[in-house]
Amino acid sequence: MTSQIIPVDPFDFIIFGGTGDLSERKLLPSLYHRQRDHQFSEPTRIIGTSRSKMSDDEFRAFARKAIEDHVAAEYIDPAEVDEFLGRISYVAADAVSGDGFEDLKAAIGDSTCIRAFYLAVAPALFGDISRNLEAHGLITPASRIVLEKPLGRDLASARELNDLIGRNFRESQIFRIDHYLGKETVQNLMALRFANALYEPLWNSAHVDHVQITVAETVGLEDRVTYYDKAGALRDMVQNHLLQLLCLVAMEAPSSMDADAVRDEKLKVLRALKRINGNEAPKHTVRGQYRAGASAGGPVKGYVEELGKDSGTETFVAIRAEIENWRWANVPFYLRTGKRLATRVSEIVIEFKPIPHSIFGDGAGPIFANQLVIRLQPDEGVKQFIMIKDPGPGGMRLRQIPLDMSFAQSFKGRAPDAYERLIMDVVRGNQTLFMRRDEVEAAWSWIDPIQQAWENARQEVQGYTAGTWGPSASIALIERDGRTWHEST
Ligand SMILES: NC(=O)C1=CN([C@@H]2O[C@H](COP(=O)(O)OP(=O)(O)OC[C@H]3O[C@@H](n4cnc5c(N)ncnc54)[C@H](OP(=O)(O)O)[C@@H]3O)[C@@H](O)[C@H]2O)C=CC1
Ligand SMILES: O=C1O[C@H](COP(=O)(O)O)[C@@H](O)[C@H](O)[C@H]1O
Repeated sequence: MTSQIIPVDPFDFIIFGGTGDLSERKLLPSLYHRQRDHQFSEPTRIIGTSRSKMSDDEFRAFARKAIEDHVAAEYIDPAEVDEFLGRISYVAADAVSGDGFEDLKAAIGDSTCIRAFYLAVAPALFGDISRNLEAHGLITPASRIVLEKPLGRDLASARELNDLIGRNFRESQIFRIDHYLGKETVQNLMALRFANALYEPLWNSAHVDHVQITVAETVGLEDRVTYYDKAGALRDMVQNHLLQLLCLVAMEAPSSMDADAVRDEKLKVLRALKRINGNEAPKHTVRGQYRAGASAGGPVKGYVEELGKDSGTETFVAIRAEIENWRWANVPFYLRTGKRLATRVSEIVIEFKPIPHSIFGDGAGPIFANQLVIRLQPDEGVKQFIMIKDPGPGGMRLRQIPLDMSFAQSFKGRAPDAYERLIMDVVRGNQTLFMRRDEVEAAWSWIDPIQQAWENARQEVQGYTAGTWGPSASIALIERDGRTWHEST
């Protein structure tokens, strides 16, 4: 699926948390793919750092294993792997005490090339790292800092985090990752809306009945027990990924793809989201938690059993959201996300209004409203559901069919991981697919009242069996409005 590869300027990529899970599963494999596609210019270097004492060769062995474990065999080219490993070195440094930062400085030397500090560590360390980078004179005008989620657990903590980083880095140097924005189909949403004249005239409350955004996972807790149980699905998925998707669907056309032009429009959407307060939360939101069931073909434990202790944390959320502006007045946006659901699928469904009058008699069968389904994963693509005449001599019978554009079928080749695109954008200094401070804070301003309403009213999590579509209350949430969730297949 890769298009023409344009090399980026030489850069130093410093991974804090270089020995961690994110580095192993995503960052090192993504950087390898960019090497393999010859996107690097010389001299590009990758420096891993964490507290563990390790030699360069030991970290190279870690990186080699990361590639072997997380890159498909057909893309492992021994010569490219060796060249990639040749770029890698390691420095032990403690983010809190600052020990080792002088060694890091020595390793980077007086290079003036682009310098990207990637913080793949717990957010509690962001402030310390930023402070130590400044104290040891490591921040140059060509430096950028990349922040991984979670960016706070509420508005107050997000502000605190942003203030800490803002002491040492300008906003134009800060790259807040939301990896959903790096997904191909998410960017395609912008292409679909703004590179086609077809949809935009219909993209409003006069023609759209409602919007559904589903991010369903089949995985459970995985290894992120401590983080997840403190976060829950609302903070983990809705505050960032689902709201970013909602913004891309709902925003006005930006004047250009310039980072601030796009982010200004997303911000307006976030600020126009109708607050869901304590009284409304039980009607407009659903919290769920999976119980034992079956997923991905086998029996699985419930959340509490997986966790090993009692917990009221939600692993499923459904929300009926509204955007209070002219374009979207009275058009509900139904959001849902959860772990251990029936299938892994992320998709956006735009359901258009039904036809105003049918010229066909009862014998023609039901006429379904047109739906545009944008599938983010798996099987990325776009389907436009329309009504046609059922072929054959059986008279005027109508039937719904999809006009189907599967990206895998249309574009051969490997689909790059979101991190590949995002890392290259960091190097290019392009912030279009990264969240600005005010966006993150506006998202928390909408999430906080929901979280508080849940806590104050003790809105219990409703159990759902693993391998299903969540609690029955989620179905009721949309059916109360006379609508149904799109059946993902
Ligand atoms: N893993 C994932 O898929 C995702 C992770 N994230 C986020 O990325 C961040 C990292 O996650 P993950 O890789 O899973 O975490 P891990 O626990 O696997 O890795 C943490 C890393 O931080 C290092 N570290 C810990 N304390 C210090 C310190 N005081 N100074 C320097 N380095 C330190 C650790 O090495 P050492 O102990 O040797 O110092 C290790 O390399 C988290 O904020 C997480 O929420 C976001 C999205 C997905
Ligand atoms: O950010 C996160 O995303 C993943 C889901 O990402 P995907 O690219 O696999 O759809 C989710 O599992 C995790 O809990 C969350 O922190």
